[in-house]
Amino acid sequence: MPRVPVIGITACTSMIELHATQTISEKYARAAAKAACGLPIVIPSLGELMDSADILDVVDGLIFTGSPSNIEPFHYNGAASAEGTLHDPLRDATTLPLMRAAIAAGVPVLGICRGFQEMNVALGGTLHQKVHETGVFMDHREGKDEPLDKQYGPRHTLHVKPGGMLDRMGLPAIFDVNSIHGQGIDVLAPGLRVEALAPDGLVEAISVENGKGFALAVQWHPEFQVMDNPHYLTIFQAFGKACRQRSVLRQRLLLSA
Ligand SMILES: N[C@@H](CCC(=O)NCCCC(=O)O)C(=O)O
Repeated sequence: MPRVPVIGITACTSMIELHATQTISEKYARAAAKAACGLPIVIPSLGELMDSADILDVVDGLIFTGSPSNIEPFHYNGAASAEGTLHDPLRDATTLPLMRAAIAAGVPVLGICRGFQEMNVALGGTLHQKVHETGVFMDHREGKDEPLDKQYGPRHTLHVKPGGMLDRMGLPAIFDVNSIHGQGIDVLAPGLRVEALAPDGLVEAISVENGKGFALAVQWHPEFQVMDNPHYLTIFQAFGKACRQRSVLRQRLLLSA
């Protein structure tokens, strides 16, 4: 009997009162369970306390989540962040090596928003720290005072490149996506392919060229109300299929050992 694929979901660190806490937004777990048909488990950000290889031993896929925090710029030789920028060094110390290890091992990866930026930085790319101050791109940030449905509602069109993963999934050449980020890709990491662009030319989706497994990352949030959006659902279903294939392979390897 094929078992349900285990999908690791990366966590953010924060303080709740006096307690150091690991958090994921529930929508990622729900999308992993409902749209990708997997068993979501939280991957805490404990930095060097956990080895990436040990994590890869127990998961069939990984979702690198979004977060209000920004990757510390020293990871991409960027200038120091503006004062007051929210960072999460433990998350960086966990997700950047984990991203590299997962891609190298062919473990299915879906990066979302911060997770998209993590894929680029982990593989040697750089970020714009404030996309809206470049003078080139539109403001990709949400209206923080608006209701959640509005914040995560359609904001701009997405232009899918022919011949890539998104195209092969059967997604249309143009569709609407949400937008909840202040940072964005500046220099694309070697080995990544641009999958889609915003109308202003900002990179919105990337994949690993000649990757050993499913390795896709998107700057928008397909996990939000995923069951109500056929395009978002297509992405989670494709990721879920890749996780199931790895699960079957892992089960076979375990049985033959
Ligand atoms: N901080 C980065 C990444 C933005 C991001 O991931 N936003 C998600 C917010 C919370 C969520 O929905 O998970 C940036 O500003 O670019």
